Amino acid sequence: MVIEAHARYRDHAEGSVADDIPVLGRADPSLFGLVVTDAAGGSHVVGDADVAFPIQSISKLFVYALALERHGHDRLREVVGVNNTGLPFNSVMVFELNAGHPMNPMVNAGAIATTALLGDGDPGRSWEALSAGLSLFAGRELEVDREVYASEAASNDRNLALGRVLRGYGRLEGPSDEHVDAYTRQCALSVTARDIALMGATLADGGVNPVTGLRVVSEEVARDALSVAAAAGLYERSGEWLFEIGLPAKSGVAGCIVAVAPGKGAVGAFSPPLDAAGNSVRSQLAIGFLSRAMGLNLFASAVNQTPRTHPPKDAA
Ligand SMILES: NC(=O)CC[C@H](N)C(=O)O
Repeated sequence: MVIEAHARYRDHAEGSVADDIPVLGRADPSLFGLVVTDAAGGSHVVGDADVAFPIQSISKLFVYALALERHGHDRLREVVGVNNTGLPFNSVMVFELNAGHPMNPMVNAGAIATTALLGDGDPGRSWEALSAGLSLFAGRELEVDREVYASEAASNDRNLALGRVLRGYGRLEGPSDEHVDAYTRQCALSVTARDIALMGATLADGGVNPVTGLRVVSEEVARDALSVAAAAGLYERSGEWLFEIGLPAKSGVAGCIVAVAPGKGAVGAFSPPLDAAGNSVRSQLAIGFLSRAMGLNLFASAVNQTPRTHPPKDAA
């Protein structure tokens, strides 16, 4: 089934590679890796599953889980929120439309606040906690892609502005530029589709990495992090995603999407060409196919895991 999902969309040519971070613009648009890892740690792997790319926004989901674990949901809800913004991931408007609230941890504004909270306002501590924590999710020590970090750090005005606005609204303690720097490093952690599938499978497994056997976050935290991913993981397209695919997921601008089927497992899909919202086109199609073929839609009963009578043009 995973082989079929890959074969179906391998030649799909829609979308374009990210260009807002200069080094990402050089990615090979033909790359396509697909990994399904179950909640017991077994994997099915097809295509470019071991090609390294920066984790980018997918980190937001896992850093949020770590922050929930540390501070509890009340604090995170108050500072960061759980509602969709309906706006692009890097929107600055989010604050003005919501009385200074970043709304959720899956967009840049809320993610920067979440990273800062994780280290109690000390960016060095945030970095230590998040690099160690994300490595536990992945079951191996993750490292920063220095070229990606340098490229993003040199073109980071928007995120630096978001950090300043957060601080202006009292939602960030400590030095905002350094918090943004920790967030930028977080986005430059280098991963593969295989890593991402295992990170997702750890949330599917209630917070225990099914390969290492180590608990990374509590079961309650895994559940809460997935709820917010369902609401906002694909930015302003989250509603359409949930409607078609029915799984919590998080995308990153390097072209990866992780989708999690609680209790069952996760898909890590990677292919650089993106739609207008910054979500990998092939990854969305392949996960949609797998969700239908494997009966993963959370809202469907066993008998109605079938496509709509009028499926979207790419649905199986
Ligand atoms: N959507 C993304 O993956 C964006 C992440 C990117 N590092 C940014 O902050 O803009």
